[in-house]
Amino acid sequence: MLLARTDLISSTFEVTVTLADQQADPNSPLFSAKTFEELGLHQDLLKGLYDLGFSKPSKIQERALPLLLANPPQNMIGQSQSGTGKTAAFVLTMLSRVDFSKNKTQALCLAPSRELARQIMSVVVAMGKFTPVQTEYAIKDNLPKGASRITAHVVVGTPGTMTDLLRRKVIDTSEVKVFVLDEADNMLDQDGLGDQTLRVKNLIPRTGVQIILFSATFPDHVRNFASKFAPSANKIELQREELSVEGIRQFYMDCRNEEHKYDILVSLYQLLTIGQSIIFCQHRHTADRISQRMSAEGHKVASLHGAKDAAERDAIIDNFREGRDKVLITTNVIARGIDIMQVNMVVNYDLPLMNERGNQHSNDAKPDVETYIHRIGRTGRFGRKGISINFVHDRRTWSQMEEIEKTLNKKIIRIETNDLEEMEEVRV
Ligand SMILES: Nc1ncnc2c1ncn2[C@@H]1O[C@H](COP(=O)(O)OP(=O)(O)OP(=O)(O)O)[C@@H](O)[C@H]1O
Repeated sequence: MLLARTDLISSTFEVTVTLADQQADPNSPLFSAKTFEELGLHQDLLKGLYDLGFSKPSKIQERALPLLLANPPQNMIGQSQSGTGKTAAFVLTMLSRVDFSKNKTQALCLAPSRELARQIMSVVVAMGKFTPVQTEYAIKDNLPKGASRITAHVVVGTPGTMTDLLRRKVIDTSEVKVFVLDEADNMLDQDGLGDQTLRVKNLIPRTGVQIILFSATFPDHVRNFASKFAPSANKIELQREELSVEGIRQFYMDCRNEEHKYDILVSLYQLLTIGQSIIFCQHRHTADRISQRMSAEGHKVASLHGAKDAAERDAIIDNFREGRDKVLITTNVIARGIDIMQVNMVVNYDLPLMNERGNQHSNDAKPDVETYIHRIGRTGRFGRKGISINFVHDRRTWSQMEEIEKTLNKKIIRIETNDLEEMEEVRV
């Protein structure tokens, strides 16, 4: 069955053709009846978009941009599947709202990880290429020591560092007009970054700031808080059954035990390196341990998690992004937002579970369906194809996977682990 993975190595031509087809299909999240010109964007931003090779908006861009750009500005809570172009929607809004003649910070954007903040910044810079936009990071260890004043138009960062810069008045918020939360459900979750994000909000003006929340998922327990955080927002929502992306085929492998998971991963190595792959573990130490073992056995893999220092994290993700590393073993730290087109396989070495800091070993640990959606969404970006494989190894992990399957109403198909010999013969 996995032989079909060679399908993924499509030529650029095929990708372009299927993308055009999908953008012409009203049922696709990539569909749009309009052009970017019709969405009311400034000429300089249109130039930036065409320079990036964007020819038509996706559904979320077509629906959200007119609402986001209308005056007076209105808040937005926007949901759309992974890899469907939410970033462009909020980046174009920030760039449209900035008055470039003022050297003052006018747009703030928060993301849950430094990797995602850096990626968003690269989109701001690329889409703003034909504007005089000035940008600055609010992420750890990225500011010149002793920096006392930031006046960049757009500041992108993570909530802890942003709070610090706002508290110390390094950023003057008096002209802030737009405040964006990417991965908003995660940013507002009380078990996650909720408190820190609220602190940032309390440090910016109470009125006159357009609040924009985007994510592929908005679980019930954050919806209410999101509506309070962004009052009277325009809402674009998805139904549960619309959440999973068509292009991602989901599989599972029945492993005998924890050790067998490792053996299976090693035997998949060749397959993992046909394109690029991300292997998700629940814990940092698992990511380190399996990457050390695999490296010792002569396989080239990289590992990334939040316990590494900032410079190392940047180097690891940049190496992966540029294709120098093909297999990245990681934790939930990059489950969200990371956009690397060549990633055509995701492995859930451990299934994502709720209660990160709590009882994930207990028998009633619940699967974290939102994180699952985000993890597998690292592949199948903007109409591309991808594969996800879950490792299950006992009754408990089996039933956790079943719950994910039920919640998403999407069949996860079994691959026999003893098909491996056949799979090893896969060649591009
Ligand atoms: N209109 C467009 N035409 C062509 N490519 C596009 C368009 N919009 C976005 N893309 C590309 O699609 C990819 C996915 O976009 P993006 O990262 O914004 O997805 P997302 O919806 O934010 O996903 P996630 O929920 O995983 O964060 C990016 O590589 C982006 O450059």
